Amino acid sequence: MALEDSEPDLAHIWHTVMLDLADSGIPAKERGFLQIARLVGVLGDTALIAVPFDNTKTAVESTLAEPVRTSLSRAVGRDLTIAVTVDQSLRGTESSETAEDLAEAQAIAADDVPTLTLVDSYTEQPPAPRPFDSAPPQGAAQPISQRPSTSGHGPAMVTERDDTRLNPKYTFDTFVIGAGNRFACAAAQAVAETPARSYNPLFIYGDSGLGKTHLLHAIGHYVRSYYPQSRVRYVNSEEFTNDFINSIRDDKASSFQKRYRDNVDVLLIDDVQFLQGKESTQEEFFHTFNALHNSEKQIVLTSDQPPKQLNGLEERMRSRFEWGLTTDVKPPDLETRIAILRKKAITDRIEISDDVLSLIADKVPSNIRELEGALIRVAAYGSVTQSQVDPALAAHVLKDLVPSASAGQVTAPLIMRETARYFGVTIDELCDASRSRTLVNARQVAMYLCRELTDLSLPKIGQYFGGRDHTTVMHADRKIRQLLPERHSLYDQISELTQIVRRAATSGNS
Ligand SMILES: Nc1ncnc2c1ncn2[C@@H]1O[C@H](COP(=O)(O)OP(=O)(O)OP(=O)(O)O)[C@@H](O)[C@H]1O
Repeated sequence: MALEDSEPDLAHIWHTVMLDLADSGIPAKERGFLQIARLVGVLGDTALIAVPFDNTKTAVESTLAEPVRTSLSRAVGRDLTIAVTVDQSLRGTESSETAEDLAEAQAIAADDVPTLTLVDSYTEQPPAPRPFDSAPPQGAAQPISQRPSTSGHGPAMVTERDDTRLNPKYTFDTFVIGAGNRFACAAAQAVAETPARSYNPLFIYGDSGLGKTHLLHAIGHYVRSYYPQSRVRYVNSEEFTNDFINSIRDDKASSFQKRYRDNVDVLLIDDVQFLQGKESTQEEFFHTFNALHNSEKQIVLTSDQPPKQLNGLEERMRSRFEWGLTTDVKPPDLETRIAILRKKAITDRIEISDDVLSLIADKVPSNIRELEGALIRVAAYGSVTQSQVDPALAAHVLKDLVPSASAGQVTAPLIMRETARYFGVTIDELCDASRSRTLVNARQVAMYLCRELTDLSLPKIGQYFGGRDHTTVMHADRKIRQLLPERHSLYDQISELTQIVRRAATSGNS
């Protein structure tokens, strides 16, 4: 399925539905429910409708389902199924009187349905038993947004079993929803609530740094919290490839298959674009995919491009990726960027004024990883110089970090070369196993800069540094981020090196 979500069109379609239903004999109160709903998008044969309250959802899914579906199908010009999600941000839009009525109604509404379910008027058959039927969600009576945090401060399951290597910070609670990711987030929540029942596979694509990995981890945390028996595996496709190659080398094909087929209920696989051109890994992945899908295990994939454009993948793979739901994440608008920065500042206890947040959001237009990096740099500057950062100072700090339109491409080899030169070590030493203090520092700084100034994935950066594991790169990145606000000398090194690297890239000296 493809996403078609041009916003004005959606509003227009919904308006047409309202007009259509005005004479349909639906009682005014129930039509009122629809007035406060919004059409979020139409994906293939599914229309996603957002409503502010659970009782509205129940109404749209029951008595209103058929008239809405029929009218929407007419407006869009093809037969649709509808899916309904609760979006609390819509609550502010109705009159307080209506909101009160609805809130009261909500309080008494029997509410044990998942937040987002498919309403398919053609499906009369009861669903077949699935791996998740034996472990009903413990908190399924509440919508995701009202359930206990799954951030690691919430249910113990999240931190107890860390074999999935999920980042505790990447949860639905910490994910800021905006126009560019609303649909993807709703789909991710639907999958998390009812794995293997809503969309299988779910395929999320978009440019680097727009939250795809965050959503994958959020699904993982959520499933682990609410289906404690389930086995969740998160893997980057480069790790999958390495694992596969190692399993052949070590003659351990059966343990590989156990890990990815038999012992998995939810497979979260990041950056599938890296499977392109790798024929035998693709073959193995194809069988993994089929085995999981056939046994009704949930698969979620991310990529930098939609399935159709993954030319280095076999056609049978690409078409399977489209079996479920395909949705994209788009760059956030200015308001969403500010909201993301504000949330991050609160989470990390960074004191920073709103006008500085606005300036950062203005200077970093798309990549959210860069946006966070910019916030960290500015906050670190304020901390090491013990000064109150104002917008002018923030603009100065960001001068070299944020590339100008004419800036050249920064690559990992360029960063490694300049970092090695700066610290008086060799590139070979950056890649080998030696652990002298200077080398460890230089290596971690170089890895941090690769993460900050390029779009390279963690495994790819690890490969540049002598085939190190992606967790080593993650550790280096976190460590430098953590030390930046504390160590003046480190802050200066990073700032100087950023300038050097940017200049070398711009002068074509890479
Ligand atoms: N909507 C959001 N709300 C809060 N934080 C976000 C949001 N989107 C992205 N981020 C943060 O931005 C950073 C980059 O996101 P993430 O790694 O998920 O991007 P990605 O799309 O997977 O990128 P890549 O394709 O390079 O792997 C992460 O720290 C993530 O937490």
